[in-house]
Amino acid sequence: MFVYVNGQILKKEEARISAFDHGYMYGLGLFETFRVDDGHPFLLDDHFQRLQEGLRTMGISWAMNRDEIMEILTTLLEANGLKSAYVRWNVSAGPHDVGLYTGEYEEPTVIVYMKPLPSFQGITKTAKVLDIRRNTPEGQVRLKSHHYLNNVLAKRELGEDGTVEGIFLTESGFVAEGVVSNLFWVKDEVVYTPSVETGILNGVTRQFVLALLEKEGIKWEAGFFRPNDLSVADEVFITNSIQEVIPIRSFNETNFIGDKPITNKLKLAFDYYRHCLRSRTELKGEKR
Ligand SMILES: C=C(O[C@@H]1C=C(C(=O)O)C=C[C@H]1N)C(=O)O
Ligand SMILES: Cc1ncc(COP(=O)(O)O)c(C=O)c1O
Repeated sequence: MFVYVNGQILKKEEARISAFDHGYMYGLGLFETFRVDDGHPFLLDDHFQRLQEGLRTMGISWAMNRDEIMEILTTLLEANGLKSAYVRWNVSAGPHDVGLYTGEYEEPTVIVYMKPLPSFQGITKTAKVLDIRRNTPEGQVRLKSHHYLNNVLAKRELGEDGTVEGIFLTESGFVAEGVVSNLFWVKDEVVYTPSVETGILNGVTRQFVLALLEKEGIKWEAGFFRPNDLSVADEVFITNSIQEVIPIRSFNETNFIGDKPITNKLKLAFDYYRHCLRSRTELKGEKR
């Protein structure tokens, strides 16, 4: 497997970063995980917009245009003999002296990881509420940062089984998000999802789903909800950039055995758009 590190394509065994990288020393790093299907990186502009906003919060200067990004992706796909891939694009603060630094980081470390993209065709999962609670974001909003211990502890609580997703509650007992996903459910043809004010990551897929619902004229509501609201749902699904829309067949003790018209409609929309869209705003101009 090959990785991109600051302008070079290297065998994974040869990839190195500085021991003084503040991404390592102080957690000052961000990443985006997205899929490439037959060479097309889905919602690339949305991912890089979120990345740029987060980098500004962290005081890390980094800019790359779409052509440069595409060139790296194309070269790395070719090096790895892949047409479709699971991509992790990582930008960290880069090396600096020991001690907290308040200036702008000007020499970030950029690493692009790639691995084969699994198929999620026909996959459903179960979901259960975790004992561990969602921590609060470190700043104003939750960043997709190197600060992932809360998720790792949640994953350890769940164990290896990849067919079950753990659902975090906030300290006050409101439904928040999955270990690596956002959460949605449907009741009486209205789609519900926890508000970003619960402290969740505002997933690129979550935002795309909300844009699709708008386009289809399906009502949705984001807010503060309790686990019991999910127990009476007609459909439940989780989302992330790799797995996209995954139907949930049971939540705690409740099985969802009925039809899943809205989940299915969304899955079909992903099948349709995954090879073409660069951003959710492009959706507005699209005809289906
Ligand atoms: C935590 C990561 O990113 C999330 C993980 C997945 C996945 O493994 O399915 C999908 C989307 C990401 N938001 C990661 O390590 O890549
Ligand atoms: C905690 C958490 N919530 C939500 C998501 C989904 O985000 P996205 O749709 O941007 O992949 C992820 C993916 O990493 C995550 O880790």
